[in-house]
Amino acid sequence: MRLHRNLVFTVIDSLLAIFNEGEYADKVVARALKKDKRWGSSDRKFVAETIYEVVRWKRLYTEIAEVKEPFTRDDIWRIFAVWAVLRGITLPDWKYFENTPARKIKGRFDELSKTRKYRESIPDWMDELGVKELGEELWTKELAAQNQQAKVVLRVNTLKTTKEKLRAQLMDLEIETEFHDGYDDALILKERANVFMTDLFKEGLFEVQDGSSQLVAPFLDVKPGMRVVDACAGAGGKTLHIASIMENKGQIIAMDLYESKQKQLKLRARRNGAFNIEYRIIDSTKVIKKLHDKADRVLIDAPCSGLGVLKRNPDSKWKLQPEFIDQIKQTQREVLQDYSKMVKVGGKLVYATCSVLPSENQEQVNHFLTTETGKNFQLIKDHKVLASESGFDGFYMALMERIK
Ligand SMILES: C[S@@+](CC[C@H](N)C(=O)[O-])C[C@H]1O[C@@H](n2cnc3c(N)ncnc32)[C@H](O)[C@@H]1O
Repeated sequence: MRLHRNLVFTVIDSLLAIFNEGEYADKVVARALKKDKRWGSSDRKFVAETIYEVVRWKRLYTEIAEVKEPFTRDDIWRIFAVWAVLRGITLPDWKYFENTPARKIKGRFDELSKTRKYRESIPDWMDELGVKELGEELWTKELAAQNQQAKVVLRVNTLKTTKEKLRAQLMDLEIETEFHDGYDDALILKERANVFMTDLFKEGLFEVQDGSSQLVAPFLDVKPGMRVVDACAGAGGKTLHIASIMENKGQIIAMDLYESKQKQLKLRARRNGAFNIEYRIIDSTKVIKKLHDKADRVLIDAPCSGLGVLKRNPDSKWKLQPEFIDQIKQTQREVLQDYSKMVKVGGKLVYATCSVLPSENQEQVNHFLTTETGKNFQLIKDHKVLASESGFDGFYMALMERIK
């Protein structure tokens, strides 16, 4: 691989913004990709993937490069040189790469790779938390799996097409996909491609949604004609899946705290041809109280640490703080208490997170079931998805029924 100056400069600027200015990697990458209209798909791929790679391996690379935060521009060049040497890329004779100690870099890589927190590149506190919650062996496997690049998974919008038809149409565009047992609406790309640019996407024939996330709507056991509340709908990944399972029959009430997310959901719903969604912003307790005992199904796709989706969001390794996890657990308790009251007797509730930590998952559910509100429910089943076992994101989902 030959390094091109303007692509590498874009990567360096982007890394400075992410590491020093605290900007989010996805936003920075989106901005970087708009920089030069002449870039072809392999240029764009280089920019996006290199930024994500360096963000993913930040701790390992900075230890090897012997640089410390806040980074200077020269430090970022040294980190980049580590990435290039470890990828086996021949460094061009640019001044930034003068005196790059390639052999020393490889030696330090071998040495540091003996220690998990460097090899897997995570902060000490996160490594300790993972071991405490999952045990040494499982955490080691899980972390390695969550450091792999995520697959691109499509969810076929069955309101508009079928899996077979869409697969054939994608094939015409030379995008090869495969089915996966147990994931009824999923098509998995054999090679990464920018599917958002296709007309098929613009026509609403599919959404991009990880395999584990696609398990949640079927787990909720929704049927056409039901009244379903998606209490933490966000931009609506799962709302849209629920809508397609319900064949646009019945009522979905999509809620969130934030209007900006709901706006995205509205756009997506229009594209998907999902017409049975009503929208509510949770700006007072009244919004919830009005629906007490009224829903056949309630989904609480709770805010969480995201320690199941590091593949997709490697910069959360650096942005997440232990205090945030404590706070979010409190929120999880509250939303379980408050939103479960919308389920009617005989109705069902799913509590889900994209975390692998038992303290955000089964322990929250077990605690809920001991409370006054929770005593009205019984656990039907739960499903703990580890990235190391499924190949998709780490997830948790529990199905409960309101019995009184
Ligand atoms: C895991 S995300 C939801 C993802 C979304 N369901 C999807 O499938 O695309 C959690 C959502 O909960 C929302 N949230 C946070 N605190 C909340 C609360 N107290 N009540 C309702 N929603 C909340 C966040 O804004 C966020 O959109």
